[in-house]
Amino acid sequence: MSDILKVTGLSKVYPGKVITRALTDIELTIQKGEFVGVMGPSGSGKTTLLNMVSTIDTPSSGTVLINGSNPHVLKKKELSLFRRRELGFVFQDFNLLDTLTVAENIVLPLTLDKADLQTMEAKLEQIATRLGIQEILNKRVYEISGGQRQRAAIARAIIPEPSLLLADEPTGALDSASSKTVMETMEKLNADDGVTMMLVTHDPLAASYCHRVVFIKDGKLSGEIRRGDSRQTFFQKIIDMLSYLGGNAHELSSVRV
Ligand SMILES: Nc1ncnc2c1ncn2[C@@H]1O[C@H](COP(=O)(O)OP(=O)(O)OP(=O)(O)O)[C@@H](O)[C@H]1O
Repeated sequence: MSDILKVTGLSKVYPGKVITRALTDIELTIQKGEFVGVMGPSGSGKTTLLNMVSTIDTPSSGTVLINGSNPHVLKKKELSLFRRRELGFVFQDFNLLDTLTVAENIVLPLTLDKADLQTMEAKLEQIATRLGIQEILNKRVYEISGGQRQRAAIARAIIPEPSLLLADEPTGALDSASSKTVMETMEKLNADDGVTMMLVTHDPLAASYCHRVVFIKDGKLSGEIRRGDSRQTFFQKIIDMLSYLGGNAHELSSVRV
């Protein structure tokens, strides 16, 4: 199997009056077709890791390889092209454009690549069917629910067929029913279409849809657990691991089965 993400000896130090060592010597490999969760207490370094992988920020030392290439050595223009080709992003607050329709939002990345209309329409239809959002394609973003917005955002993220889909708290703004639909959608995309995914979350329910979850504490990897046959058992193991690692009680307050 090929490595889609290979993080080696990754460290990040934020300079300043007080120097913060946010990540120390992280090793993480995600293979093609894997669905990997990243969890850890508040301030443990999850966002920092995501920012290094998504190329928003640069490592202090160590390397990040995405599909065999190191994006951190690219110039600005090459980097934005690399990001568009290799990475898909899903955020907590959807980042859709309110004044556009769902369909217009989804095809936006293809218009940037100047795809022809026929290709765009074919891809749009295919993806909307996969995500169960055909009925709402002509609605404006403000007319649809949070769960539908997140599925539209996922559609927009995967329409250019990126090597790696990065999801940052995708269920953070959703109620439990919508969270479940969104996670089932991600699980299906991974299982049926082989979309490789990295999910950063506080939500044990969301994480229980992953193949494995890695845990960060104080900027260091501090364990990994794998899902077996039962998502329910995995969910419980995730909760046990989080309480073992510590953190604030409020972080577990959203626990739901
Ligand atoms: N731009 C920055 N400058 C200085 N320190 C930072 C910066 N960003 C993050 N940090 C520090 O680095 C550490 C890791 O922060 P990070 O945001 O990666 O944690 P996190 O696990 O994502 O937390 P949360 O779950 O609360 O989002 C923290 O101590 C934080 O205060």
